[in-house]
Amino acid sequence: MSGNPLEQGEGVESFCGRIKQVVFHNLENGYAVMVVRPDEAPEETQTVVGVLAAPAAEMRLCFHGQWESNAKFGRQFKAERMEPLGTTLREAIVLFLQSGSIKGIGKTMANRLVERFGEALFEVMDERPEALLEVRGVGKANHGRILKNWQKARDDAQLMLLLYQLGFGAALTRAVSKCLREADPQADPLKMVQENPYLLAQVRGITFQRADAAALQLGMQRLDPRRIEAGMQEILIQLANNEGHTLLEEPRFHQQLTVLLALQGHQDQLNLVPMVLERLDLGQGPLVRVYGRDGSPFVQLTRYHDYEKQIAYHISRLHGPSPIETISDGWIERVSRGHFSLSVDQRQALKTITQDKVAILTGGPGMGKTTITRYVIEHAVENKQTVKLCAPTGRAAKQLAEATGEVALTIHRLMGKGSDESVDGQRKFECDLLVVDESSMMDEWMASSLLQMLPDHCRLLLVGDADQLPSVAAGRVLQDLIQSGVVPVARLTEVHRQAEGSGIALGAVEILHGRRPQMARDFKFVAVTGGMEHLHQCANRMLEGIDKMMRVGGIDGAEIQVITPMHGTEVGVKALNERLHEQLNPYQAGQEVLELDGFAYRAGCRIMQTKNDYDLELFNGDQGEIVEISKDAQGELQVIAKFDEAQKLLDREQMGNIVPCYAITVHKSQGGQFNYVVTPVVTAHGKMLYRNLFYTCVTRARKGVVLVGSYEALVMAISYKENMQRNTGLLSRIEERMGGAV
Ligand SMILES: Nc1ncnc2c1ncn2[C@@H]1O[C@H](COP(=O)(O)OP(=O)(O)OP(=O)(O)O)[C@@H](O)[C@H]1O
Repeated sequence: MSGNPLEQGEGVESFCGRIKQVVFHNLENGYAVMVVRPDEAPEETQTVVGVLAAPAAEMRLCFHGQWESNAKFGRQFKAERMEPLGTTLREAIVLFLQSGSIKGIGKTMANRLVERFGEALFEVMDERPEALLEVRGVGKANHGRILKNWQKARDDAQLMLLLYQLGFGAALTRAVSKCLREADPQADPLKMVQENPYLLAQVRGITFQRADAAALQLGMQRLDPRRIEAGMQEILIQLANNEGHTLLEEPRFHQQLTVLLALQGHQDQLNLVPMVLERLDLGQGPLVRVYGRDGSPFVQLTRYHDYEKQIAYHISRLHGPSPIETISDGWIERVSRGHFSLSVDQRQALKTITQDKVAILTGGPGMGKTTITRYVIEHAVENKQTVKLCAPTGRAAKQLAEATGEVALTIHRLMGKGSDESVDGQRKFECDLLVVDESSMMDEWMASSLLQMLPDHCRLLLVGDADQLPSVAAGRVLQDLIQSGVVPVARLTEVHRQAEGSGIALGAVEILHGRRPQMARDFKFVAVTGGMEHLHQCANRMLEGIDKMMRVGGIDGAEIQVITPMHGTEVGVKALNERLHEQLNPYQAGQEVLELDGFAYRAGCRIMQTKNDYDLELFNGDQGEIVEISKDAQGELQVIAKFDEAQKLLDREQMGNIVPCYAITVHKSQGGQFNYVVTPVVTAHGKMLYRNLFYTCVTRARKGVVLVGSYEALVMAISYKENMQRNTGLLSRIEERMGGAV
């Protein structure tokens, strides 16, 4: 291609095309590398680079700049400016009809109708419908049907035309319509988009950048306060999703907004941000301005502010002297008779956590959290109290039930909810003590929803390991509550699993202190050397090791969990799942195979649910195994899978929430326990080698840990103490409510 210039002059060339892929986008400075299909030659692709505003796949743009030859990357277009382009109304009508929106009108008919009536087509269908009969292919038989189907489709037509004009494809156009109608069945979705194009970003598959481009196409000014506010929201959403912070210092907005909204050079933007922030003081809308303990201003999404206020309020409402007698030495002596005697810190813990209605029990693996929880339950039951047990994930709840012999539910299930929407504040649990295990995984939404369901008289015991990774979603509730000092915290420090010869628990303590763990019968390190070949060798040694554990050690493959910090690399989740699938569950002739996201599922495959599905009663993190893949009456593949003892029938769509789980990430392993954990420790995992992540990984194992990799990487994983601090407003909210110890 010669550059497909639409216009040329003064050294500036221009061409238009659709972004196929955004290869790289630096959020700090806006530099982007994109693969673009030029309009003139859509079968070709060209690389476009430059500091550009908000690029996103599927966007159609006009690029202005120069072609250049890069020594390393070859010929590419260096764009100095780009403008989003839409589709004409006429083209949009064709796209609308061609997508099958009006049943009875196919592709050929669509072209004929638009050729004949152009942009006036819909007006003709409404006002002179008989005119359609002039078009070849429309006869008496199908005329009535077309008009009837038009009546059904017309509600959405204007919205869809607008979206097509903005350059969206058929699938996204339908998704927008569905999403907006669900959000507000009474409202007109066309008006919603026109008034606030940033609503588009709520639709899965549409990024903020794409919605922003649509807003600009619809005529929104770059410095429109609505755009500034939407940009601020986006920054906070990304901050919460990617880093777990629930607020951001005001001065940092200026720099981040300038990049996100491509406001470089717009001097006025410096005045606009304070102007938008001033409005926030009214406390209305999706953003609020809050102040830190030293008076410094922060901006926060209103929903996190609400969660934090709620948590602070409920902690202050619930906490106070326990209504039942504090556990005494005498009681401990009596109940522990015949069992091992509790250590000094365990006895103290029992007293501490029964003195207040709200208390925290924390400690590392094998230090006795479950043991102490069992004592607390027994004490409550003796005092005729009703006890409920729960945990943030299905796996953690199951383990709690097994360890205590009591019923334990996920927090979602306990709240009796089918969705992540806010809870009806009127409903309360009927119980006198609620125990939440693995509470380090509890995020702010979960905590605020749960706490508001506790009746005033109810006691709350949060059990968890504060050194584990914090919750996946934003916040650090357990750590904040511990730091606040407003509720008693019992901290266990002594490993007791040692009595049973556990090198895992001891190793975990060493890791937390930044020391290299002692290798033991159940804590092994397999050193792999080998330069460039290192990752490949490492993967091989992991697979050989697993094979040996099964053949020689007689361990069932299902007891072994590979945990790795990353998705990519030869020792990442993706590659290891493929190799383990081949090794542990090889293809057998004649087996049905379901290909999804490049993975060939077949009977015997280990799988994991990645979302809560209340209809199927499957929860994020539940692991199972495919029993059979077969065809249903329509010839569609369906999967029968076993999760614990329950069999579930999953269709292709439901399989979209399933991933193979021979290997999982450390984040996905949180709250789970596995008999054996095999994990790679390689320098290639770079910034994922940090202490709390490594600690979380190792402490998932009950019976054995096998680390495979290099000493250098092991030292990195232990030495590097990643800053786990997340910025939240919870401490300030607690201080406002309860003052004192914060
Ligand atoms: N004081 C003690 N003396 C002897 N053994 C103990 C003592 N306390 C706990 N144990 C034993 O140590 C093991 C670990 O205890 P427990 O399961 O309560 O710890 P945990 O903190 O819940 O561990 P994890 O977080 O790994 O589940 C158990 O087998 C338990 O019976």
